Formats: sequence, C-alpha cells, structure tokens
Amino acid sequence: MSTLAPLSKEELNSALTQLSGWSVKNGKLHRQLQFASFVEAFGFMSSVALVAEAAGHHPEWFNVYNRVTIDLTTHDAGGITTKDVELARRVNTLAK
Ligand SMILES: C[C@H](O)[C@H](O)[C@H]1CNC2=NC(N)=NC(=O)C2=N1
Repeated sequence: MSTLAPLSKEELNSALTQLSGWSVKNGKLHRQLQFASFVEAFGFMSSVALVAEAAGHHPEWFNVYNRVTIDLTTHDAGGITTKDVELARRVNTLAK
C-alpha cells in the first residue's frame, strides 16, 4: 500500500491560491457554503458523496438547513494531502 505524504507548508499555500473559499483550520482544509435552501444544500452533498465514494476519499462535514461546513484531511496520512486538494477542487466545481 502506498502512503501519501502530507503537503509541506509551501505546497499547501500554493494550492490554497487556486482554492477559492478554502482556508486551513485546525490542520484541515476548511470551507463553509450557503445555499438557497435545505434541498439545494442536500443535493450538493449528494453530488459530493458520489464523487467522494468514487475517489475513496471522504469529507468531514456538517449540515444545518442551507449551510454546509466541510473539513478535508487524509486520515491515513495524518494531514492534508493532494487527495484533499483534489476533493476541494471538485467541491468548488459542484458548488457553482
Ligand atoms: C480503505 C479506504 O480507501 C480508506 O479507509 C480511505 C477512505 N476514505 C478516506 N477519507 C479520508 N478523508 N481520509 C482517508 O484516509 C480515507 N481513507
């Protein structure tokens, strides 16, 4: 099994410049989103769930009504990896 290494500070800062809406909070990629309704928020979550399952990489997230809070980290690596950056990119595409 291959181990994915957490990104260095430099790699992370560089990735963040391409990830609108995301920051690092408690060592995880973090973004809050707001939708027009609960159904829109949940529809977005359903789309992300399919992408996450296909990638074998899953978000930590929290939903209240029309708001979704997402945290991304790679548990197997103990930090933020390219898998999290890739999922964040997909999230941004699906949130549009
Ligand atoms: C076997 C399976 O692919 C692993 O347990 C995956 C599942 N989803 C995962 N998701 C996240 N965020 N981090 C992981 O390390 C991880 N590992």
